[in-house]
Amino acid sequence: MKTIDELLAEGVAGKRVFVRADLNVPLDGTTITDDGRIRAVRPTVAQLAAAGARVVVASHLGRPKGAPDPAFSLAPAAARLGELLGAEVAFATDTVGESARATVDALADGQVAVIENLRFNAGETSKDDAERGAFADQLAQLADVYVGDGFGAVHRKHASVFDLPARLPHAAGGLIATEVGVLKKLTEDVARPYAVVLGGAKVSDKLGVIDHLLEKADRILIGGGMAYTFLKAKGLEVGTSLLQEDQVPAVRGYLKRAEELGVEFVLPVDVLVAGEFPDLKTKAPANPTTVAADAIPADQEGLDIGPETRKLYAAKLADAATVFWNGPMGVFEHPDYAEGTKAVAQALVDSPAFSVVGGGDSAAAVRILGFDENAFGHISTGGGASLEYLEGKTLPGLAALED
Ligand SMILES: Nc1ncnc2c1ncn2[C@@H]1O[C@H](COP(=O)(O)OP(=O)(O)OP(=O)(O)O)[C@@H](O)[C@H]1O
Ligand SMILES: O=C(O)[C@H](O)COP(=O)(O)O
Repeated sequence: MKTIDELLAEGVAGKRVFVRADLNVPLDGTTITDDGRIRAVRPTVAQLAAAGARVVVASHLGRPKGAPDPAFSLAPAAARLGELLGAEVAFATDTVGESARATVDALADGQVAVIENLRFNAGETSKDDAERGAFADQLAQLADVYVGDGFGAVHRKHASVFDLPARLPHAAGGLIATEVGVLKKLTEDVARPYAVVLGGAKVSDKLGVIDHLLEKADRILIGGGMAYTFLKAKGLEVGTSLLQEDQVPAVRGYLKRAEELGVEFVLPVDVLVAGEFPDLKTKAPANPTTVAADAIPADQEGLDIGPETRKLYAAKLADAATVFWNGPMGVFEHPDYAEGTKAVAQALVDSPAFSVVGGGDSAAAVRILGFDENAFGHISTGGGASLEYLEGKTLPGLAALED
């Protein structure tokens, strides 16, 4: 993989450099609630601009359906990048259309533009190679060189991540280099006991990784939306909680193999439930009740781990030597459901373990809940990406940078 330093040494002045970033930040309307991912890619953009490149920054945000949707505009992220760079950042209101072409054409050496959400074009995420390729061809017209630095999206075989680097001279940005450096250590010689904590909402994306982690980890703690598929697999009822019904048999298999391998699976013993999902905008009191994990009422949804589980998880993390954590323990965006996530973060701060927190939302949760980033070994910008890296999978966005 060519490094950014090697690219800079070759010279980028006057060249249009396409930086595939991951600016998929949490938003409350148009307000960014955590800018960690923008701060993480800022040095790459700044380095390229300082070297006289005409920098074209691109990213996805959320999961729009292949067409423009103002709720997923990258405009707030572009504005924040400008603030962080202390420079004006132009914004193109489309991705490969007239606005993008005009905005990129108008860039002077050392200037930066952000183009609109890549996922406003169906070609970005298409499973059809030709459709993705056609979109990558259009993106390639905006640039002379490609820098991959969107670590959070390297597990996606998407046009801007996988197909575009094949069409342009390419290099890896500093963020990708740092992320891969830290995660590589977790795949080599890990200090034991090695505990993995999994939660969050992208359950179907992340269940598969457990298969691989069973071979590596000594202890796996499950929380967040992920927990209910496990509780169901244990024969418990989970009410209206997030459930990946089709994965229940696979999860039963994980539990069985864990037993055979002597890997400890730790599941919630109590949860906070409510009749409805909380209002994250008004943050109106949700008045949840605490119930035992085997007594979730049929009309209630589990939205955080309960107080006994918090204590149990803290104890299970206290003597770990390495911890990898992905996915919040509950709907931490609402104060009534933040205690589980806080308890795990606090346990990591208190423990001498080398801790890696992976995931856009997990990293955001740690910062939003007021923890000092430096109290953790590493805060990764990738959730699914870091999990798939640990799984040993070939990640399309890294493979594409290699040749
Ligand atoms: N019990 C639950 N029910 C529903 N949603 C939940 C539950 N627990 C946590 N969540 C939600 O999970 C979301 C984060 O999940 P996600 O899997 O995206 O995390 P991440 O890995 O940190 O991020 P990413 O994969 O996007 O980098 C949060 O918005 C949180 O509200
Ligand atoms: O938040 C993430 O994990 C990355 O930005 C990738 O987003 P995705 O899961 O929607 O592809």
